[in-house]
Amino acid sequence: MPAEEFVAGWISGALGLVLGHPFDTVKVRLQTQTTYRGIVDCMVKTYRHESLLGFFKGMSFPIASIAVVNSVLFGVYSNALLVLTATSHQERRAQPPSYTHVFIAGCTGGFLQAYCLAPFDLIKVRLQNQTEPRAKPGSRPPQYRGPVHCAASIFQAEGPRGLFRGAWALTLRDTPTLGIYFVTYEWLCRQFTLDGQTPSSGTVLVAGGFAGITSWVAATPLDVIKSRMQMAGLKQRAYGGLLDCMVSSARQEGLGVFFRGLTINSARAFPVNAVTFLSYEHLLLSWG
Ligand SMILES: CN(C)C(=N)NCCC[C@H](N)C(=O)O
Repeated sequence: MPAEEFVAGWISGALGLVLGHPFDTVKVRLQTQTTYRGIVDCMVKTYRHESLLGFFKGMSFPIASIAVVNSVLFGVYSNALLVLTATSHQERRAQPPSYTHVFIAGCTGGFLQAYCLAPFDLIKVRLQNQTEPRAKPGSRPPQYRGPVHCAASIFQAEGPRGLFRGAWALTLRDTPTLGIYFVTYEWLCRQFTLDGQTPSSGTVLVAGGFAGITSWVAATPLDVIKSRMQMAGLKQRAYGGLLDCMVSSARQEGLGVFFRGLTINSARAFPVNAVTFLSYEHLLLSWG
């Protein structure tokens, strides 16, 4: 099993993550809190109340976890294609896989990464939703002191299953949308590249960016539900399950609720995934 794809997936994911985290914080807050009037209002309030650091809350854990999550996604995707088409990453330019194979491999990668991502994503969302400024003497301290304290508190209160709150919604979000992600990337690369040639850096940037946008547009409705289920039991009401969360969110806030964070998700997706794919392709090319 070629291991380079796992390492390239890790490094490229970390680069994309740092670039996209401030957008991600704004998105999570818009999806789970009703105090903001929109993206700009959320950014201004976060900056005023918490300074620039507020945008980077909850980032240390994803940076550590991206090693597992992105390497599983890219590693499983590439190795699934190897099983389905008997071609390595280098051979796939001369013998491109069918879109059906790309979709199946993407869904497989998405399904497996969702389970690795679930506890890390839960902790990220809980920390991003703590709007208290850094602890000042006399002020009420935030509920979680950091990622380890957050994980330990959830574990103590709810046991190991608590760390997988929202995992179902995450799996449903990521399985098909990661198929869409890789199909869009492959399709765009092939449109702008001569047969058998390696796509240029510009093509990889644009294809990666649009793959990110397309997949996140498709993922946003379940992303909203996932974030709400992860926050349930804390500030908001507890939901009876995924369906209950969908129905009660739509009843209380209208169908528009499923598109909360769509603009910021798309704005974030382009640079994050352009950089992720560019570094992934370059690393694999340089390792031959
Ligand atoms: C729609 N979904 C879930 C995805 N496209 N997931 C792939 C993740 C890529 C990158 N780390 C990101 O956060 O955009």
